Amino acid sequence: MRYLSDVIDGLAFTELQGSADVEITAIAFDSRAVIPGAMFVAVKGTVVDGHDYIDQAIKKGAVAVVCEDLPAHTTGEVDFLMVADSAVALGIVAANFYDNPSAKLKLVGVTGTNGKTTIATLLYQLFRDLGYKCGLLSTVENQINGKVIPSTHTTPDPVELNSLLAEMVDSGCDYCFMEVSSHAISQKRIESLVFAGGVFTNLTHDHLDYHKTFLRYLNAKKEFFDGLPKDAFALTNSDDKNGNVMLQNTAAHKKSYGLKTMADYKARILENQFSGLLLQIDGEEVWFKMVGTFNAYNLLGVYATAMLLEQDKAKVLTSLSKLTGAEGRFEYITAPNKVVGIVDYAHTPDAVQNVLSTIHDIRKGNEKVITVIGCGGDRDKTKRPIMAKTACEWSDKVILTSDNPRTEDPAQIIKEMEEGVDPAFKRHTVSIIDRHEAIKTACMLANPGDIILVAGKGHEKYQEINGVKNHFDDMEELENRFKDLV
Ligand SMILES: CC(=O)N[C@H]1[C@@H](OP(=O)(O)OP(=O)(O)OC[C@H]2O[C@@H](n3ccc(=O)[nH]c3=O)[C@H](O)[C@@H]2O)O[C@H](CO)[C@@H](O)[C@@H]1O[C@H](C)C(=O)N[C@@H](C)C(=O)N[C@H](CCC(=O)O)C(=O)O
Ligand SMILES: Nc1ncnc2c1ncn2[C@@H]1O[C@H](COP(=O)(O)OP(=O)(O)OP(=O)(O)O)[C@@H](O)[C@H]1O
Ligand SMILES: N[C@H](CCC[C@H](N)C(=O)O)C(=O)O
Ligand SMILES: [Mg+2]
Repeated sequence: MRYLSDVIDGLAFTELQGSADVEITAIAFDSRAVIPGAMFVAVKGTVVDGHDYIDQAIKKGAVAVVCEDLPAHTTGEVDFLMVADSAVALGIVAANFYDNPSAKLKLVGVTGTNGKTTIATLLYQLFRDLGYKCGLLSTVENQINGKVIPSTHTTPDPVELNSLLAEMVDSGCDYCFMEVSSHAISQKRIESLVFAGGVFTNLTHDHLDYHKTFLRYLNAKKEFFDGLPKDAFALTNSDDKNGNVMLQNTAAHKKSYGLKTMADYKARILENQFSGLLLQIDGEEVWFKMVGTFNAYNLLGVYATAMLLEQDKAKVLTSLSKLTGAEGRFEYITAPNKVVGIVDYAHTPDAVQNVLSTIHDIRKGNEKVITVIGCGGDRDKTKRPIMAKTACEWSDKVILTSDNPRTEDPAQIIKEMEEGVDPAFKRHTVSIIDRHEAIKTACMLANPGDIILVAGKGHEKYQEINGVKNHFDDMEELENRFKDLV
């Protein structure tokens, strides 16, 4: 049983109305999810203001309300707590409600524009292979010792987050590896979590619709490291332009990894092929199943994290060499006529460039590269022409299509992508709104040996159009078409 006094432990409130130390049955930040006995936290959002739903929350049985502005008329039957920042308060009360589970295991957060899912998933797979009980919170899915719990966000809201961490603790987990998105940092979803370490991957163009400027995006990521405790480690990618900036104000132990610059953990690429990477990593030569330079960074980041968590070097390298990472990241199949299809979650300009340059590096001869690509609706519009431009620069043919249009007109999204296409390359591009038709066309255009990259949706099993998620799976589409390519 949890009482109000337990739940508000450590919460700085400026005013308290009502004094009943009532039992709290749940924490809710959405009035629609309130159950009798819940504490409702009114958060000012990007669309509406949670304060407008206080009455509704009370009608549904909320016994306590946390808010930034007290309603004009408060009822004496409900406790009201006024705070400076409800989002911060939500993090604190959610952690208290679940008895601060993050402090009872070793929690490692991974942040950066690209590579979070890959690194968090590899760490989870590695540590399970080393014999530990582990949890994973990621874009693809959440997992507790092999039990899959579907994920709706890269980083869950504070209530779900602490509830999942508590379940991990109850299941005996020693570690949890989680992705920390910039939205989550800005919205204080990770407030009051106790991290054993933080890992930075890289920072490139994304989410400017939300953060407005690159500097604000950078500062959101940096805030995660600024908040790490001094007994934690802060591991950065020293080859990234902003790698050192990230750790500028952290109290944690600073460590770095890199392929090019001075770093605590170093690696060198000896071979980069379709079958995998041969790395000289911390003095050892090891073959890995992961493909591409960007995965050399991911593997090195994982290795360095494992060393900072005091694992055995030989065991770590042996286990890591067998792992294939997350679903929908550089996954490939070969058709009977030797056309190669690659599904990759590249949905930023940098990721598109990385995956295509990797394809160029590892193809055997002059095989043509056909890229099928779209951009998500209701997301950063400024990356659309750049992603199209990058795709054209690195491909022989490009098919512009829909990603998740969400509430936007897919034809308009494609039009914005077309702005980035060099006039000289126009005759090598075609725009097909229907993603199914786009993939089919790529398969028809491909000659034996050619490589088709289907970018942007990776593991996603749906296409979101006007609030409806219709089944769609890039790999399934390729598999169905490839059967006929004989
Ligand atoms: C832009 C954004 O991030 N929005 C997130 C935010 O919602 P919001 O601020 O828009 O909320 P709102 O609709 O304005 O509502 C404000 C408050 O009123 C409450 N409310 C609302 C209606 C009602 O009837 N009653 C009620 O109480 C809401 O529950 C909320 O607390 O807070 C919600 C609760 O945590 C999130 O679900 C929601 O994620 C939306 C769905 C989303 O799509 N987010 C994406 C962009 C996102 O977070 N992505 C990152 C990954 C990005 C990356 O790849 O790096 C992620 O971590 O997943
Ligand atoms: N270290 C890296 N550097 C640059 N690009 C990368 C890196 N790792 C992966 N990528 C590219 O970015 C894509 C997304 O990778 P991943 O899912 O690991 O990133 P993420 O940070 O979790 O993305 P999201 O923000 O959507 O959760 C991959 O499919 C690949 O194309
Ligand atoms: N976490 C990313 C995922 C983008 C995936 C892409 N398929 C899209 O829908 O834009 C985001 O929310 O921006
Ligand atoms: Mg991710």
